[in-house]
Amino acid sequence: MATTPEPGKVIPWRRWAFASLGSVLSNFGSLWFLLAPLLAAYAPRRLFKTYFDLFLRRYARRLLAVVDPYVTVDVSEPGGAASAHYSRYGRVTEHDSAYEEVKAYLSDTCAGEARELRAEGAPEGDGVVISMRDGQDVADEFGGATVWWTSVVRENSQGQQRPHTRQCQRLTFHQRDRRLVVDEYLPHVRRKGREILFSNRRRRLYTNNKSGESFRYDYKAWSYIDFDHPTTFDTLAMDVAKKREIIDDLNAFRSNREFYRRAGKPWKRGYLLYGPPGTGKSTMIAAMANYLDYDIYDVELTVVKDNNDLRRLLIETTSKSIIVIEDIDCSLDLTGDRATQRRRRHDRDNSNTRDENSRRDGSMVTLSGLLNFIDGLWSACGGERIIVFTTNHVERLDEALIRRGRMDMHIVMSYCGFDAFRTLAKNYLGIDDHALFSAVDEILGRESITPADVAECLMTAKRAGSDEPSRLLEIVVDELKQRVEANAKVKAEAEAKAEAEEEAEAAEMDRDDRRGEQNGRKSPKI
Ligand SMILES: Nc1ncnc2c1ncn2[C@@H]1O[C@H](COP(=O)(O)OP(=O)(O)OP(=O)(O)O)[C@@H](O)[C@H]1O
Ligand SMILES: [Mg+2]
Repeated sequence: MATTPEPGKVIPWRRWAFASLGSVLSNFGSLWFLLAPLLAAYAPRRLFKTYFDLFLRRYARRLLAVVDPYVTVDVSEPGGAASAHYSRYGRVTEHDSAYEEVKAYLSDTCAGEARELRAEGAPEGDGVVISMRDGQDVADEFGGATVWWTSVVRENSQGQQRPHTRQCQRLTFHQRDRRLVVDEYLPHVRRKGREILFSNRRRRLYTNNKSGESFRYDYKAWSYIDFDHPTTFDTLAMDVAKKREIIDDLNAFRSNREFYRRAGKPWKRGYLLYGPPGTGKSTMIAAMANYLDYDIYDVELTVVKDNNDLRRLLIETTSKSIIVIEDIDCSLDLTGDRATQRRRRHDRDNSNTRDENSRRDGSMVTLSGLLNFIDGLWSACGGERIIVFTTNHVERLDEALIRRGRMDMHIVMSYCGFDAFRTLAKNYLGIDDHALFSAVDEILGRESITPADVAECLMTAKRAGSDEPSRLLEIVVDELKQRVEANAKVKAEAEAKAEAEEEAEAAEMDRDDRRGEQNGRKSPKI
């Protein structure tokens, strides 16, 4: 019954509010009475579920935590409706690559324990990826904690007409290891997984596209092909101690991630490879890429429009890569052939800025742009990168470009020595040692022959089709002698030509200077 305040009597507002509510409810009381059975008939499951979700589960969890202190985290295959879900205590945010990384980690680290496996074709190449079959579980140790991985299939039917299944890797661990697992173990798993995925994929050789076409909607800064160069450090012909030094340097670079971070240095290293043509500079880059499992970005500076484009190119490189600028002296207009170099030196006398001099027809990349490319922006790119310059004329390069810190290691690739010959003889003829090696050693000690020339001689011997090592090496010795003669002839001719050009150039410059002086004398003084 509704309560109305007696006239003239002031009632406390709270009592009045309750009384009013009571009156409203009592008016609707009969309606509730009718609705209740209907609700009970049609929505018991929903009511129960809501109730269960809101209250029971919360208490059940608390109860469960006392008897079962284990936590599970699911890392699901991407592509499902839900991008994140709870699993008992663990909340998993789905990341596109996380599932693949975890799977790669498990296939490499733990699958050895599992008895029932599944093989799938690798995304690239002919290999297969081995993973655990559903329901299989393996244990893993990390920082004194034991964790378990299980491969499960989750059915995801919520809000979808057709239920669909998703594979997921379920991680179970003790509640007390929660911080360790979340902060250290899972990042470790992803990092390792990424490394495994990376090493399973084919190496790539990228080349930069002409930057003038960047207006096109489908423009890509880099194009790539699979990098399938067979050279390794085993087949690279050079002095054994020098080779060891380079390999040690690469190992130190690769394994010193933490050192670079602590020292506040960008994780990069520069190598300058210099030496005459055919001494293996490009071959060395291939050996480095194969050794480190890195991609190669071969920068063709002449098609880079300007410094901005150069910077953009760098941003688009990935970590674990070798960025190569071959024949840097020719690319950067620090040199050319001798005659043009003279002309440029002459031009330089009339112009003062270093940048002006570094410009090249068609490309506005300057030396300072390149220096920024190496250390300025480079530092912000993090990642594990190596930069390699090659040149035939180290003396022509600007000091700033090759100073330590930019080009950390200067490697001279020189003429073929005896160590290098042994490697080549093994590569091409399968011969480790022979009495005739001393004859070859004698020629190599006396003459400057490039490994490329020696390789050609060995190919000629190989083509002779003999299986007899003595016969093969006799051919090699003959070939080397002929090559020495041919090289001497070519060298003499080239020197004579260069001298003639130099003289002609000097005469022309003298004429220019004299003409300039005369013009200067004629021009009136202001
Ligand atoms: N050190 C080496 N070890 C193995 N093979 C070599 C070596 N040097 C040269 N060769 C052989 O000679 C060929 C040419 O070598 P490469 O292209 O590496 O020389 P380069 O120093 O880069 O020459 P350039 O200065 O003209 O670019 C290679 O394909 C390889 O077969
Ligand atoms: Mg080369």
